[in-house]
Amino acid sequence: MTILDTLVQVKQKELKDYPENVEVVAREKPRNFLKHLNEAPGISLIAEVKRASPSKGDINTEMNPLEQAQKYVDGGADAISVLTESEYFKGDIEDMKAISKSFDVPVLNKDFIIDKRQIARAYNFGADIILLIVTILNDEELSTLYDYAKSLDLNVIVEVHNDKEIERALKISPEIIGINNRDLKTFTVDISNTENLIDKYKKDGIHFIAESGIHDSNDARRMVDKGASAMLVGESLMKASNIKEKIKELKEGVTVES
Ligand SMILES: O=C(O)c1ccccc1NCC(=O)[C@H](O)[C@H](O)COP(=O)(O)O
Repeated sequence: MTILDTLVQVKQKELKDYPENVEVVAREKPRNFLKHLNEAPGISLIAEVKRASPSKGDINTEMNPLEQAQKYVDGGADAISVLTESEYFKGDIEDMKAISKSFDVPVLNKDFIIDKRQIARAYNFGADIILLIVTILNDEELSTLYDYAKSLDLNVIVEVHNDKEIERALKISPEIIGINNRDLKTFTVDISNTENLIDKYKKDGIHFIAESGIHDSNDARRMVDKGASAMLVGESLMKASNIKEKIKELKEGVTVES
């Protein structure tokens, strides 16, 4: 059994406590990250609030999520990802709610979504973007969840790791594909995964987001050179002593001393 199987089991267990239907509440229209990607010059940065992870254990459990998000916004992050899974990432959906209320940038609910009710909940807590991980969904589930999220005007990052998954993702004509450089079953991280998959599948009308394992200007430059529209960065921002400088390094390729 892989960690991903375990994470899905945790979600299945949580869903037993959900009502049969999660009604969506009235709220402001979600902020449009796709529009930002269509218009922004250069590479965009999704900065992640990530206390811990299955692969790294505790990363930064002392941080205050609102203060962390403030530093991301001040540094020029284009969106904020909040890991809300609690058992292995020590996340909390209340963090996302508070961040969504406090800042203007789009907010990604990073979790393991297998059911429509989680999307309704994400929407109700202020998410603007959700993530669907292809490998934990069958084709019908992927398509149904994608359409439901889009019907709520949420942006959807369809996350893949390999050729098989990207070919399944392409069947639903996604506007945003996240390429995870981390194999979520083995934890191996290799940023050439983004380079290889963009080389093979680059196509007008699709934004590619490079996810995981991006630590410095050299990594970021490789993602820019391949035409990634954005990168999703967690650990290196959570550990950075100067977040503003780290964001500058990643977005502008300016190396800074740590
Ligand atoms: O990060 C993990 O260990 C992990 C394990 C199992 C499933 C998902 C996992 N991470 C989710 C992510 O995709 C990352 O948080 C995100 O891409 C940022 O990665 P990084 O910059 O390497 O922290």
